[in-house]
Amino acid sequence: MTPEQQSQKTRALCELAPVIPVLVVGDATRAEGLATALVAGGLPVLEVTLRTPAALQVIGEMSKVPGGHVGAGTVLTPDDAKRAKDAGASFAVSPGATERLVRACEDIGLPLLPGAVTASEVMRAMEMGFSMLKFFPAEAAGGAKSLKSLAGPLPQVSFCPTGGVTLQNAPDYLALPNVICVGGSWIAPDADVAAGDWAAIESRARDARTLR
Ligand SMILES: O=C(O)C(=O)C[C@H](O)[C@H](O)COP(=O)(O)O
Repeated sequence: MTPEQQSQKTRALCELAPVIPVLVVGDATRAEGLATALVAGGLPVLEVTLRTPAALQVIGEMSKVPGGHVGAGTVLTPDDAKRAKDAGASFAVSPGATERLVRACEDIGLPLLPGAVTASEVMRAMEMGFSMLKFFPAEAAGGAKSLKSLAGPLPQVSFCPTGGVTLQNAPDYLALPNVICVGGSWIAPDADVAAGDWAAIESRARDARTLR
C-alpha cells in the first residue's frame, strides 16, 4: 500500500469525527467497555498507544466492538507496526516519520498517519507520498498559529493536531482549512478508565462530537 493510498485511508478515518481519542490503557479488561462508550458517544476512530504492555491485547479486544476503527499509536519501529497489524489495528499513528517505519507500513499494508511539525518535516513526508499527517506536539510546537502558517506554502497537506489539545482549544484547530480532526487524551482520563466510568467518558465524547 503506497503512502498515497495510506493517506487516502487515514484522511477518510479523520473525516469520521472531529476528535480521535488517544488512549493509554493498562488493563485489557477495560478495553471493550471503553471502546463501546466512545463509539456510543460518536467517536468511532480510536488510537490505542503502544505504551502499555497490555496495548496489543487492548487493540484486539477493541477491534471486536461494532462501529469502531481501532488504530495503534506510538508506533515507532517496523516491529511495532507489524505487531499492531497482527493484533488487529486498522491504522498506525506515529509521533514522527522514519524511512524504515514508512517502508514497513508500505510492505505490510498498514495505513500510517506519520507526525511532522516543521516545514522540512512536512516536505519530507510529502516527498514520501503522504498528504495526511499528525501535527505533534501541537500546542508545544506553536499550536493553531503554527499550523495556520504551514497552510500558506503547503496547502495540499492536511493534519490531525495532537498533544496538548483540549475541548477548549480544539475549535481553534478545527477552524483551520488544513485540519480535519484533532487527537487528544482528555476524552478518556486514566481515573475514569480505571474506575470504568463509561458514562463520564461517553458524555465527554458527546461534547467532543459537537465540535464540528
Ligand atoms: O503516543 C503517541 O503516539 C503520541 O504521539 C502522543 C500522544 O498523541 C499525546 O500524548 C496525546 O497528547 P495529550 O492529549 O496532550 O495527552
